[in-house]
Amino acid sequence: MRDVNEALGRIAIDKLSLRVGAGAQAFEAVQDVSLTVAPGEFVCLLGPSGCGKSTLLGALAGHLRPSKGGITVDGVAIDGPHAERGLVFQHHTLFPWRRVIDNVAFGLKMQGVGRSERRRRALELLAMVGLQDFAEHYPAQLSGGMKQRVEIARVLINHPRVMLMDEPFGALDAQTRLMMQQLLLQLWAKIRTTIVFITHDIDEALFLADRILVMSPRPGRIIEEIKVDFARPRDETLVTSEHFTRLKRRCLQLLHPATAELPLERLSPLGAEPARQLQFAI
Ligand SMILES: Nc1ncnc2c1ncn2[C@@H]1O[C@H](COP(=O)(O)OP(=O)(O)OP(=O)(O)O)[C@@H](O)[C@H]1O
Repeated sequence: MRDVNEALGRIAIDKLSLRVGAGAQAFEAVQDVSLTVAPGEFVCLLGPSGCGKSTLLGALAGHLRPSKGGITVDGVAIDGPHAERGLVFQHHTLFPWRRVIDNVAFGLKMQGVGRSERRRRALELLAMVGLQDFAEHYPAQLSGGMKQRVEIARVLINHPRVMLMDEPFGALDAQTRLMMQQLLLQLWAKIRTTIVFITHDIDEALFLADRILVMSPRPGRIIEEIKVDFARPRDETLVTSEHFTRLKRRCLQLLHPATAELPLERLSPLGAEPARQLQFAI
């Protein structure tokens, strides 16, 4: 496990623009974005559908080259995908024909690590995500939340400097989602890798992040940075605090001005129905 004092995983994005599409259909999906993320920081990207969040994450992953500007991690320009920047998506990408333990150990296999060592390390990671008893199962035998736990273990086994998460809990039911958020915070408290996490869900962003970067509609730019200074460790009672409601109202003002004037009780705790409806409205 990485020494917490090592301070790796600093992201610097400088005047970044990203074009997508081909030929006459090409357009700027992300425009003139500059930001830095400190080593070990947890940042959420929040923005309306189609504003370029996944495109920006794709550039951080190294799947997409900048049309202007650049991105560095620890001072080195990104020039393609690398295991040091691990990706977790909404839908799992596990190999259905491999057992859970072999899915988690796959990255190590590619690096030439021997079988017993990679099984030992995979089991260690599976224990961290609470799945040590499912090592010999196949992905199809797991629930959605369990598959996402395997995904996270599969990324963490590479000791990434940065973990890039694109709505990883978006397909889960509310209860499982809350459990996964809590698990992610526990893991992050141990490993302190830098996390860039995309979500549509304001409550989720406020619960998880040190800082929320709010994006404008297409072309995506950063329109505001919101510092989320709740003490850690956090638990679900946080969402009932006045400070939480204040920050939530600010996010709503930025993302969905029409809802920002609603009475405070409509901006209610995580999981409450009106709040959920507001989240879907973004
Ligand atoms: N390869 C591509 N070719 C053409 N258009 C693309 C491509 N990738 C993304 N786009 C377009 O770029 C814009 C930004 O897409 P992106 O997926 O980054 O948005 P997003 O903010 O992640 O959206 P959502 O929250 O709905 O997932 C959208 O209009 C999308 O249709």
